[in-house]
Amino acid sequence: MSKVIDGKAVAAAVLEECRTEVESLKADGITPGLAVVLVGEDPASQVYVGSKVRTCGDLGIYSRKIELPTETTQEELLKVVADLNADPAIHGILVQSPPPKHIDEEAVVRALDPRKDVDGFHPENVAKLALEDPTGFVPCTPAGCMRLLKEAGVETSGANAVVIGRSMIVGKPMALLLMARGVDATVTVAHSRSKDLAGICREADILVAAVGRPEMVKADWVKEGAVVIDVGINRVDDASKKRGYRLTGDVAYEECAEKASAITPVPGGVGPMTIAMLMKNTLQSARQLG
Ligand SMILES: NC(=O)C1=CN([C@@H]2O[C@H](COP(=O)(O)OP(=O)(O)OC[C@H]3O[C@@H](n4cnc5c(N)ncnc54)[C@H](OP(=O)(O)O)[C@@H]3O)[C@@H](O)[C@H]2O)C=CC1
Ligand SMILES: Nc1nc(=O)c2c([nH]1)NC[C@@H]1CN(c3ccc(C(=O)N[C@@H](CCC(=O)O)C(=O)O)cc3)C=[N+]21
Repeated sequence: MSKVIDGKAVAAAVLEECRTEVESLKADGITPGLAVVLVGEDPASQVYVGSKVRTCGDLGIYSRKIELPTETTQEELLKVVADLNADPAIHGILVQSPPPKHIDEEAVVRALDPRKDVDGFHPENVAKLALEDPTGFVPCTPAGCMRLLKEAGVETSGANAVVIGRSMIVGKPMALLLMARGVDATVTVAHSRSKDLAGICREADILVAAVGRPEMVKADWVKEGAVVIDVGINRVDDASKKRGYRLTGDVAYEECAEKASAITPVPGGVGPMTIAMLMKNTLQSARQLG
C-alpha cells in the first residue's frame, strides 16, 4: 500500500513560508520582483506562465509578464534580457522554455545576470550546484522533488536512487542534489541509451522519472516499498475531457502505486512544487541583491 505524496499541500506550505518572507523583505524596504518572458504561443507554456504570475500576485511579489511574438529575433530577446538585468525592480528573470526554434536558448541563458537566474540554468549557477555553494539557485523542479522527499520523511542516506533522464532542467541537477553531502544517496542516472532500464529501476529505493513518455514506468520496474517521484507532465488525447486531453506522468500510476511505499500523482505532485520553488528562489534573489 502506498502513500500519496501530496504536492499541492506541500507547495501550499512552501508558499506560506514565502508569504512570511515577502513581509519580512517589505519591512526591510524590498519588494521582490519576478519577470517572466514568453516567446511564442505554446499553449502549455501560456498555462504555466499564467500560474507563475498569479502565484506572485497572491504572495505580494511584483511580477511582469513579457509576451513576445513568435517572430521575435534573438537580438530583440537579448535586448529584453539586458533591460531586465539592469532593472532594480526585478530580482528574478525566467525565460520560458522551450523558445521558438530560431532562438539560441543557451545564448539567452548565458546573457542572464546569474544573480537573477532564478531557474538556475546559467553556467555559474550550474557550477555552484555542483560545488554545493548555497548562494546559487537550484533549478526549481529538482528542488521541489527534494522538498517532497523531505516532507514524506524519506531516508536518502545510503539509499539507491535512480534518475531516468539527464536534462539540464531536471535529470542532471536532480542527480547532483541526491548525491550531495547530507543527502548521501547512491545515484544512477539512466537515459535513452541505457541498457536494461527496467532492471536498473528495480534496484531503486528512490525512483525519479523525468523522461516525457506517458506511463513508461510500469509496476514490474518498481521495487516493493520504493519511493516514486514522477516529474513527467504529458498531455494525452482524451475525448471524454472538456479540454480534449488529460495530463499523465511518466509513471503508470495505478499499478506502480500498488508496489511503492510513497508516490507522487500527476497532476498535483511535482508540478505545483516547481512554481513554489520558483517563488522561493525569487525571494532568495531579492534578499541577496537587496
Ligand atoms: N513537473 C514539472 O514541473 C516539470 C515537468 N517536466 C516534465 O518532465 C519530463 C522530462 O522533461 P525534460 O527533462 O525537460 O525532458 P528532455 O526531453 O529534455 O529529457 C528527457 C530525458 O529522458 C531521456 N529519455 C527519453 N526517452 C527515453 C527512454 N525511452 N528511456 C530512457 N530515457 C529516455 C532522454 O535521454 P537522452 O538524454 O539520451 O536523450 C533525456 O535525458 C517531461 O514530461 C516534462 O514535461 C519538465 C520540467 C518541469
Ligand atoms: N524557464 C523555464 N522554467 C521552468 O520551470 C519551466 C519551463 N521553462 N518550461 C516548462 C517547464 C514545465 N514547468 C511546469 C510548471 C508547473 C507545472 C504545474 O503546475 N503542473 C500542474 C498542472 C498544470 C496543468 O493543469 O497543466 C500539476 O502538475 O499539478 C507543470 C510544469 C515549468 N517549466
